[in-house]
Amino acid sequence: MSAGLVVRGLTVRYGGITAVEDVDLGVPADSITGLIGPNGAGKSSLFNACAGTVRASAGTVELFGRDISRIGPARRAQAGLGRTFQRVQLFRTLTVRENVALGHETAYARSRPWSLFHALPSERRKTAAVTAEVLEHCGLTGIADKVAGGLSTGEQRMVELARALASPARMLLLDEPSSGLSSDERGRFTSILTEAVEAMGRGVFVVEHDMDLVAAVCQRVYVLNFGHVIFSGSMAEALRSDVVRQSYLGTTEAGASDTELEVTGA
Ligand SMILES: Nc1ncnc2c1ncn2[C@@H]1O[C@H](COP(=O)(O)OP(=O)(O)OP(=O)(O)O)[C@@H](O)[C@H]1O
Repeated sequence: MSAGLVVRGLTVRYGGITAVEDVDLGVPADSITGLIGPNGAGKSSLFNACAGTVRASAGTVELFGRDISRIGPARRAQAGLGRTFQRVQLFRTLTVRENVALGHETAYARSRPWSLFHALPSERRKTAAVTAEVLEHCGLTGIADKVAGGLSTGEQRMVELARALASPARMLLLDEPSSGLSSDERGRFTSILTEAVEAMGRGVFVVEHDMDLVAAVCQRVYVLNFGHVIFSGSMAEALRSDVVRQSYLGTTEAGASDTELEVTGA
């Protein structure tokens, strides 16, 4: 396992509220890692502190061995950190292909911002090739020329994933990527996420409330509660952990149904 994202002693405070306290964790560069926990546990605050959109009160964030703690969100993105948001944020009047291509064009825009308007022929060819590859991996080739604003939520979520995969970011933070999807769409999203990440070689850190999805895609999970990491290990171990069950359910009894932590077929 090579280290992708490494967080040490991370603390996030909003005035008198401590949202994240002294968190240590590591996300491998080539697999999918989950971040789960009850509402208000500090997951978004941790993500935002990694991305640089929230200032950490203490601690460090390293990306592929480089300390990125003191640089802003744009430079963290340039260093290879991508992210998606809880709410889908696509360019609604652009087509699926154009949205995904924009993800790749950021690679050139870093050093030549005007390349978005006057790309070199070699850049245009590369963008078209990467876009076509990602559209194929994400099962979007058939709707590539549709306008994003007219798509279903499930299709829009997939386009957002495709745009992130087309970007040069080697580490992706996905914030509740399956939110708003039907159960059929979640199943499809799960297999596409796993296959695309495997084929394209990215590190992924995902916040997700759907435990079936987490169990299916994540090699490892971190469980956050009241700003602290209370567990790290496989999802199967998390399901058996008394401390995890207690934080979600207020009970150590295994086998309770209708809970957020229940995994179908587990
Ligand atoms: N901008 C803010 N100002 C003040 N308090 C905040 C702010 N953002 C989050 N908090 C508080 O920090 C704590 C952690 O919130 P955070 O949103 O990080 O948790 P979360 O695990 O992402 O929750 P959810 O699953 O509901 O999205 C909560 O007590 C929340 O009320």
